[in-house]
Amino acid sequence: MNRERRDRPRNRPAPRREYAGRREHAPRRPVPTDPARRAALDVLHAIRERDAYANLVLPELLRERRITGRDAALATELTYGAARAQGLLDAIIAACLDRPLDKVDGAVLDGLRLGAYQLLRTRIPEHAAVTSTVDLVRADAGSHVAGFVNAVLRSVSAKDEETWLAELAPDPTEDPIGSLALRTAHPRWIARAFAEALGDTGAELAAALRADDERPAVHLVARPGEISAEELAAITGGEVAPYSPYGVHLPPSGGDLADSEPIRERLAAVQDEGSQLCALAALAAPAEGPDHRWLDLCAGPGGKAALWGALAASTGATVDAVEKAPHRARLVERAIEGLPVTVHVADGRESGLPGGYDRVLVDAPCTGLGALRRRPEARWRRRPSDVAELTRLQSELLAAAFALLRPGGVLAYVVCSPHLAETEGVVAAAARRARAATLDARELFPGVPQLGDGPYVQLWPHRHGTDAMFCAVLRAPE
Ligand SMILES: C[S@@+](CC[C@H](N)C(=O)[O-])C[C@H]1O[C@@H](n2cnc3c(N)ncnc32)[C@H](O)[C@@H]1O
Repeated sequence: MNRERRDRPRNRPAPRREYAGRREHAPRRPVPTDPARRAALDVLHAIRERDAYANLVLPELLRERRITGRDAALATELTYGAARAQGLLDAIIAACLDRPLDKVDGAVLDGLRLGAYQLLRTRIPEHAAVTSTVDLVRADAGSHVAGFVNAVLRSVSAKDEETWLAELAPDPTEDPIGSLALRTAHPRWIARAFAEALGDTGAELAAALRADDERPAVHLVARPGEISAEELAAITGGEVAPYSPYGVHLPPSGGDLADSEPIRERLAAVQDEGSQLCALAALAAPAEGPDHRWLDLCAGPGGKAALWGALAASTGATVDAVEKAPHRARLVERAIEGLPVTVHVADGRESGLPGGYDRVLVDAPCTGLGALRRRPEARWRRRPSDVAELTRLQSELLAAAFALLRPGGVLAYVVCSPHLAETEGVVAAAARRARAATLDARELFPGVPQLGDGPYVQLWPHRHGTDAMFCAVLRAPE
């Protein structure tokens, strides 16, 4: 079979020229005047080419190109939507090709994803979605790909998402996890990790995966001693959070918060309500003895260190905050300015700090599977093999934390993940090794419903509206 024939989408006339050719041979056209889609496609390129984070690159690019208002909203919807749904879009695009997806040039594939997203998950008319995408890809990869992109997108648009899913998703009675994974655009291994943590492969798993696809509300924390949650809600037009006494929820379209006055004035910061609750739970467990030396062993970028610092200021306690990455330690420095917190750039496994802490927080590096809704591309970037590497690091940090804790001191282990290996698996083994007692963490989350059987707490977006944070609280032996 010649190359042109192999590349051709099924059920469509052959594109005029072979599509996978490289840019060097492609006559470039001026960039079309479609700033929203241009921005979305450039961010998709950055995600694929240099592992960029959409939530960092997009706002910067919008600022640089002065894209505002409806164009900014469209760029955001298309970028986050296409990045989040990548696996589902790829499955549908692949069904329209007669060769493997990985043979498609990366820049062309980004365009196909952007076009397919518009066709399947927005109300943008078919003609506009296809033509605008073809124009953009032509500008990036050359006019010889235009026919190919046009033909694939016309094939995609022949069916709506539901019809595609009926064709492509596994039978839910035979493979409930695989079926839900495709339907909610999650990699299968992540859907399985959620199922194992929930103990469910039916309605609750579906609810958890769907909640993971929604754009989350922005949560603020009102800095204790500076402003109340009620005052912050009144200033920002948000709502007082249901569980954290310091939390405020803003609607998802909250705009660029860095410029908002309470944040500029350091009265408040962006922090998921689940993170606030875990930081507070770590302080709520009775210390049984002195309670003035606190240690945050994985502090960057400083959200919990700042909350601890503000509370320490009112009790006379002090906080040591350890962070391995120098640039993240600088963020901690900024977050804790004026608070009784000392930042140490060090590896938490060998910090060199003198022991005897009354409380230690291990907010460990993790897969972040609990915050996928805030990082659109993350679910497709993480690999199952990341888990083994991270659980090793988490165990070593926990061992170091126990060594730094005084007898009877309190250790809180927190991760932003529901994956059982990095939650219960790691913490149960560490508690056994240290002969630590496991406290019922549910008692430290007052007023929060649906906390399961304990002793650990696993929060969920679909139950609590927070990230899927995990919290275990342990007491070192006397
Ligand atoms: C989940 S984040 C902590 C979030 C932070 N507690 C907050 O609330 O803002 C984990 C942090 O641990 C840092 N880290 C990774 N390995 C570390 C190590 N060996 N020692 C200390 N910090 C480490 C990472 O750079 C990252 O900033």
